Amino acid sequence: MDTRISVDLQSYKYPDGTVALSDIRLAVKRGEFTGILGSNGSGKTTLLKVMDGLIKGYQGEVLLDGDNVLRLHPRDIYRKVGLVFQNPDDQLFASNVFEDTAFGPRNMGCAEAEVRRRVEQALSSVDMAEFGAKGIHNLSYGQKKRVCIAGLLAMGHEILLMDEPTAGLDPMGEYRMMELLTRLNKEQGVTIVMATHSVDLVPIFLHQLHILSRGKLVRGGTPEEVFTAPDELANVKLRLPHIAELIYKLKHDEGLPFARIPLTIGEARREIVEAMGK
Ligand SMILES: Nc1ncnc2c1ncn2[C@@H]1O[C@H](COP(=O)(O)OP(=O)(O)OP(=O)(O)O)[C@@H](O)[C@H]1O
Repeated sequence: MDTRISVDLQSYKYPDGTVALSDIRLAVKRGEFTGILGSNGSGKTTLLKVMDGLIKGYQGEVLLDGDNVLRLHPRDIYRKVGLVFQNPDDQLFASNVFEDTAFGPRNMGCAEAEVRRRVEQALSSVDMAEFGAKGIHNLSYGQKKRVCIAGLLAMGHEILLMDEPTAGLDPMGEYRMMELLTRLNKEQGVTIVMATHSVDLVPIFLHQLHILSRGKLVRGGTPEEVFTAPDELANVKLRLPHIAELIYKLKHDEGLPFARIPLTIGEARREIVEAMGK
């Protein structure tokens, strides 16, 4: 897999003197579904904005397909990379769903027939095909989030940077959002980087994880590699997924012979059946 985004950043300080990021080294490979996991204020949004070229003035280098983002024209960044804000009301502005989704392709100079084709395809990708004529202000929060993603897909973005895509959604909405992102990743080959603190969803869906704490990367790897030491996670104000926490307690407090700490219900079931057979 080739690297699409690489970050080698010594530090970034906001104008008021807050050092929001330091010593960040990571690579996002083509086709990966990557998570940036961290507690409130750990620097996730800042890191996404650095990757999208919205934040400049840092010490270090960020490359997009090998080109320094600070030397690229914004148009060349936005052709490939789209950032979905945490709050959809910061992103949506047109009167209805069709018009909002059409804004990007029209701005790119697409002919009206092509705009229609892209909008219909994008809305269908996010299960909002029936909502083209609906007023933005009449959508539910979760529907607004989907329309934000459609707007970027309609521009043909190959890389989506998602800031807390599940924040504010009910449990089923969270799950459906993760399924949508998984589908875009698997079926349409969209590379996704998602900022989150939803530890329970992460191991079910993500390939790679980077843990941020106070602006620094403290751990990285697959969910299995990252979710091993509850104490370390507690130090960065995170925890194991609930199911892993339960098995960890049974193993350590009750001395049950679990070989490993499972991260999903399916894995836990296998471990329990095996442990009971011993
Ligand atoms: N415009 C700004 N000016 C000054 N400091 C800022 C600005 N934006 C963010 N910060 C600070 O930078 C740090 C990282 O903020 P950031 O929003 O990147 O964190 P986050 O991990 O996305 O948080 P959350 O999970 O709460 O959304 C915080 O200490 C925050 O107060």
